[in-house]
Amino acid sequence: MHDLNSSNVSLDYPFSLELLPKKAYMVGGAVRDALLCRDAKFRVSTRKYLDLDFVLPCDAVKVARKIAKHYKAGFVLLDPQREIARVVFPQATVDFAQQSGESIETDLHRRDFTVNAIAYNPHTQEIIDPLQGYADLERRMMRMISPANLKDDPLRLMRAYRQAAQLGFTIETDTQTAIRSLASHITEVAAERVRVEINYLLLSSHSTPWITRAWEDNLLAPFFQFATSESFAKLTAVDDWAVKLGENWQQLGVKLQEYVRDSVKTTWLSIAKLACLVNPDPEVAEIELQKLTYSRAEIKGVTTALKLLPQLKLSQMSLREQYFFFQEAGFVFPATAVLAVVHDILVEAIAPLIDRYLNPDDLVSHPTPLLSGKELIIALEIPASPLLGKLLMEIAVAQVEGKISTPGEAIAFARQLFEG
Ligand SMILES: Nc1ccn([C@@H]2O[C@H](COP(=O)(O)OP(=O)(O)OP(=O)(O)O)[C@@H](O)[C@H]2O)c(=O)n1
Repeated sequence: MHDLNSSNVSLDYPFSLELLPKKAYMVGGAVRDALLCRDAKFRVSTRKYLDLDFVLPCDAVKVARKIAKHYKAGFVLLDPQREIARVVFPQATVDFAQQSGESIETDLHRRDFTVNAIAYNPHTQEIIDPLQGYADLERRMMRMISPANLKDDPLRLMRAYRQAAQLGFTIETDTQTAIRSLASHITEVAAERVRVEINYLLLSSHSTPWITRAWEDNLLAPFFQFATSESFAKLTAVDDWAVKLGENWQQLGVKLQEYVRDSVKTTWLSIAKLACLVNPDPEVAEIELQKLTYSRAEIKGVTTALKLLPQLKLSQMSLREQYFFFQEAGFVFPATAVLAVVHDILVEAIAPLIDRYLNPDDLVSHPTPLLSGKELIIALEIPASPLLGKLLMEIAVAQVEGKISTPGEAIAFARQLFEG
């Protein structure tokens, strides 16, 4: 592990330190990670996104505004009362906060864990570590500052698991005991903040043991009331099957790692995992996920996977059934496929569907319409109505069944249906 003063760690900032008051301290994850030298996170030249936090004895908002103006960067006043502002650079987000209490030491004492309570002055290279966070970094251990601090913001209870997972740390024994005894306070936290932590814990396979522990310690029961230890065992199965399926179908593996549209830290693999934790009834699951403030796209992902699962359990699907299955599945197919094998559906049974999904020329999974609605209106001289949608759908089904293959045949087929 490196000392911040060591020449091995290069500290680059997205702004000139001349604009930063002499008494400003960098705090939080950035200091922790630099000390751990987890990655060359401070090098702005690497394409990593920087997330820095500074504490100032006064004028935090004023300084942030000045820096934002100087670099024509984005400025967001996060909390006017507590004087916290954010400057958004293309490659970095920098928060400036008013020191809490009369000294930087007091500020550090109000934080969550010792490893997050180390301050660094970039002008003097001074490190302030009143809670021996550096020693805990060396022990690779999350240690609370006090039970009262955990209670002050119960999200910290979950942050312990998330950060232990991300850093490869353990949770110190007394901290673990305190978390368990304070677990019921987690419901006091805004659901949105809890969701962010859950998403982090669902993101990678090495977080799975930690989300399981968080559940065993009663932090997740209020949000996933249907979940049991088997539900959490399924998370490991999702991770394992995602790897195995990815070995056979590389593109499927890639798609599982893609983020759901507009979401923060939810991949399609996370959707499959969420589907293991929520109530299997899609309508109840929808309510659970709404309470956790998941987005519409994320909720649709989970509920669609749950709805489609029973269909995959049926032995053979006709081409017509497969067509409707893919129409409904869309982007959710990869998550549904993993969920299916986790629910003991044989890989061989869904292999033909995976092949279809990954073949862009497959008409059943990726139909190319023979006719547009407008063309059908003109050809049949009918008005736009729900009937039109029905006819187009029947044309598409007839096409996948191989009954028709040209626009002319499609018109004749539709006319027959319309007149008959
Ligand atoms: N509920 C919280 C959230 C944050 N903090 C303090 O604020 C710092 C910055 O918080 P944040 O940016 O959310 O997290 P990081 O610890 O920086 O780590 P990461 O980027 O890995 O989330 C933390 O290190 C910690 O000192 C805290 O005490 N309690």
